[in-house]
Amino acid sequence: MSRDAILITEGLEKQFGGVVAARDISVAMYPGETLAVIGANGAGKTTFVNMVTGYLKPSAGTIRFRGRDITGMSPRDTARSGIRRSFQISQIFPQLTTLENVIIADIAAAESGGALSAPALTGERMDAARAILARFALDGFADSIVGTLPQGVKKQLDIAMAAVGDPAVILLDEPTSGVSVDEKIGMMETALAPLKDGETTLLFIEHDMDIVRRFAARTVAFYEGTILADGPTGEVLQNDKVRQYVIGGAHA
Ligand SMILES: Nc1ncnc2c1ncn2[C@@H]1O[C@H](COP(=O)(O)OP(=O)(O)OP(=O)(O)O)[C@@H](O)[C@H]1O
Repeated sequence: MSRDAILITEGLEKQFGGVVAARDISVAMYPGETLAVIGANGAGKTTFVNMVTGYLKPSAGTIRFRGRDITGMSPRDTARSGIRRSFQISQIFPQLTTLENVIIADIAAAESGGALSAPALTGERMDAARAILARFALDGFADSIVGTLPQGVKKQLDIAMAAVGDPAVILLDEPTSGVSVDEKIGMMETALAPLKDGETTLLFIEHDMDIVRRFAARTVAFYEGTILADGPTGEVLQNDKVRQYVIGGAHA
């Protein structure tokens, strides 16, 4: 790709005691592209996302975002600089409404951020939160208590919350986990559509190869903490080693 990469990892490594969870992870991500990360359980996918988003400090290697070295930056500063994420287990507040959850995400993402005080709940912020819900086709659920919603809608909300503030890079950790096979494609279509029309770089970890084929132009395959293949999705999924070590072990 001729354009400059927006996020580059070089030689990332993470050790937990004697366990090497990630080794020599070098990936360049480009503005506007959608990548899937695949790999069997324990392959190092979440460890990679945790390092990129500041939740884990790499044992070695560097992370550069927009040309700047952000290795070891805190999760909070990483998020504010424009790299946001979702988690395998939703970080939403089930007892609050959809609108309230988006407002909290907006406050957390704000530059000056943090203060959950009355002045934070401005009309402007309410309008922005409503606009996000509309953009992600969640406006019909604005006043619903999140805990009562179907899993597919909760995961859609997760993605909408990661997109608050228009970050440059969004990393989604298993956005379809727990969503029924029938709902998955529709959920992903609805949730990703608003992100496809801009410069947002989207990376998602996924075990379902149908979802990978359908939504990711490029795929990075992890195996035992290393990158086994990185390229156009069709090619990676046909790669002999990927078929043997990754897809064979995936619960697709
Ligand atoms: N905090 C930790 N302490 C010790 N070992 C860890 C820790 N986090 C991850 N690991 C180990 O690192 C390896 C990679 O784990 P990771 O969670 O990144 O895998 P994954 O590919 O995301 O798996 P899954 O598909 O099950 O989510 C595993 O062997 C795991 O047990």
